[in-house]
Amino acid sequence: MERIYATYWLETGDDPAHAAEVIAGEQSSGTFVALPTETPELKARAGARVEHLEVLGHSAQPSLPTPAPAPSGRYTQVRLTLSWPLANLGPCLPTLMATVAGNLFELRCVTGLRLLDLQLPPAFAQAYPGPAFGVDGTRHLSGVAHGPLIGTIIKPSVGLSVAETEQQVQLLVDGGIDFIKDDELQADGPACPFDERVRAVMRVVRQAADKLGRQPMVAFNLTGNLDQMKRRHDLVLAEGGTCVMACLNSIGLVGMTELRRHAQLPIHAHRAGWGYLSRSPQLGFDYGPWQKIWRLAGADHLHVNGLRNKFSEADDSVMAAARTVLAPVMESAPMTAMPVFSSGQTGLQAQDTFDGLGCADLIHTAGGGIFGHPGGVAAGVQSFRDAWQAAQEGVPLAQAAQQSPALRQALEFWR
Ligand SMILES: O=C(O)[C@H](O)COP(=O)(O)O
Ligand SMILES: [Mg+2]
Repeated sequence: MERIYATYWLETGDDPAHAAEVIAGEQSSGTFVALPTETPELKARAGARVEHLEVLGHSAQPSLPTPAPAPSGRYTQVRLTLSWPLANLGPCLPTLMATVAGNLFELRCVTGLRLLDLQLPPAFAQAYPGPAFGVDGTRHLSGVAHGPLIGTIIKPSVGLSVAETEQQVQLLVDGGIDFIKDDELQADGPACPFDERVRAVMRVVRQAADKLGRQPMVAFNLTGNLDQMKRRHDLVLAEGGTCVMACLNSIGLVGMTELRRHAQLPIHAHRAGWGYLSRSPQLGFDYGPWQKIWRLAGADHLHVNGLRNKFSEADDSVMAAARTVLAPVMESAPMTAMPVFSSGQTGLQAQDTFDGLGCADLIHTAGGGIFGHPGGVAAGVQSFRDAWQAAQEGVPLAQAAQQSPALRQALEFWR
């Protein structure tokens, strides 16, 4: 029988084996009391199973607030793997969430719980299409055959009118940008309506494509309700656009799945809100299992933060996240997506990003890092590109800067 496997870091003030059984019971056939209808046969068929339990350590304090402190005053941390029969839920992502990441976080016997890994049976890859474009499709549509897509987020994120946005895009394409995205805060506000913005930006982008022989990719943030997203996607497509963007935590799994089924363009997936799912190490998700779910649902590009970012995440965690996006979802279905490095990026992180990932199948976006370059927008793009060229050729930045005034200025400015 096919099964779903989830591995957790668990902390409990209870006997860990008992806590594991309580979690397995609550997340499958059990409840707080034994029921005559939960027969041994039913439990064997539908119950979640404790596959592995390994004690990692102990502490005197609970990680999370608890109304029921351990009488022993001792909390145990374990690595726990549970499994469920696929037959409980079928290959359904929303119910998978309720199963592996549902009520268990708030169980009384749990004082810390984090989902570390998720292994799914092939039925999920048959039920969900995964990314339609991924790395190859994105390279094809953007005309960037090798190296990273040099990208940006239009800044200021909000507050620019349609005409002002259009001017910024003109500067970016004149500077030779590969990829532009709306900020997650910019979707369809009355100050910069989606439809008008798309029409204005695409006028500029189509002209640039005629000149360049390749069309810079623009990810328009179509986040909204289902019918709005579909209609906005169709407008981008009709205008000759090559990408749409959505905020995953805002649209939810159903929004993403339905968008993917409708879409004929790559879906750029922004992870705004990731902090509330992950920032406490004793609660929530690791990025590996989380991104897997969104790739199955159809994300082509996934944000992974950036090295030396403006957020709180450490560099090794950022790199581990990026690697998971390029790793197969499962052996029979790679569903490779493209990691998007973003947040406080300037070009000075190019070398370490390239070395850390071991390839350049990525989108690297700098918002403030391009719009804030002292030489202007085009110089911002140039310095970012030159930093990447140096990284790929193994030339130290300071040496590359001797040939590139824009990079020299960036090095002096961002140091
Ligand atoms: O949406 C994003 O990726 C962020 O707004 C990054 O912006 P920054 O490059 O200015 O930090
Ligand atoms: Mg942003």
